[in-house]
Amino acid sequence: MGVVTLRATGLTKRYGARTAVEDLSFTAHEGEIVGLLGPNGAGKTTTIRLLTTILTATSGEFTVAGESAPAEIRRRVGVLPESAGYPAIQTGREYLRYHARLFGIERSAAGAVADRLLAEVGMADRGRTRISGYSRGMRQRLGIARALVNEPVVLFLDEPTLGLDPAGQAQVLTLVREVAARRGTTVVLSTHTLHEVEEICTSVLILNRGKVLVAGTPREIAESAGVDRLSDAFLAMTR
Ligand SMILES: Nc1ncnc2c1ncn2[C@@H]1O[C@H](COP(=O)(O)OP(=O)(O)OP(=O)(O)O)[C@@H](O)[C@H]1O
Repeated sequence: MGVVTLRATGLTKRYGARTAVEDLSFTAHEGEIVGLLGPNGAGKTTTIRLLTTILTATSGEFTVAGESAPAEIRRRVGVLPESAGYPAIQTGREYLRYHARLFGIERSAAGAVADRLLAEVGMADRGRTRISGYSRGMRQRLGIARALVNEPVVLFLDEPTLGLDPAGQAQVLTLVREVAARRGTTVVLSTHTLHEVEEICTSVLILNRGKVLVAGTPREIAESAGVDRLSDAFLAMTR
């Protein structure tokens, strides 16, 4: 199935008596798109924060590209957080150049990196206009471009299509699929939207109250629940 990029074992996060994520174990490979699916409070955001080293696990461990040290992991992941903020007065290109510089890319090369990323996310023609004029969908695509600045092995997207209109959703999903296919990046995305999981995810973890209820391909999950569609399986499991 290709190279293992992410491996989590028994990952647990507790806040006092509350367990946000409990005993999470899974493996992801190059080019895979893993969907984290679950109702509010299931632990999706906490999982992403753990795997991007923003939070420290109470117990358990994980590796990204075989690395377990947080500084090494940070170099190898990209993340689009749930509600990313943008400097309104910058242009998309300035924003990406700045982040390229933060990752140690030379001043002379940072502009070319920004241009390449803008083209990759379908915004080559808008890079020199201010972010304040961007639609929500464009901001999300800019955020994905920013998350790709360090050529991550694993890209985490927290509800990337939340609040987008159907055209914006389709653009983001197409982009995610292209990033995984073209770059071989592993994508881990959280969502409430079942149809987008069915559409683009190669594997799914259904979480509820911090625990993995079931994991597999969308088809496997539906078949094991004896239903035709993942959405029916999900509703039956989390009801
Ligand atoms: N800093 C915190 N302190 C205490 N409890 C927390 C904290 N962060 C998260 N939790 C709890 O952990 C659980 C999981 O939260 P999390 O935000 O990971 O869920 P989620 O699946 O991302 O939900 P949503 O779909 O609403 O974004 C929830 O019960 C939440 O209240």
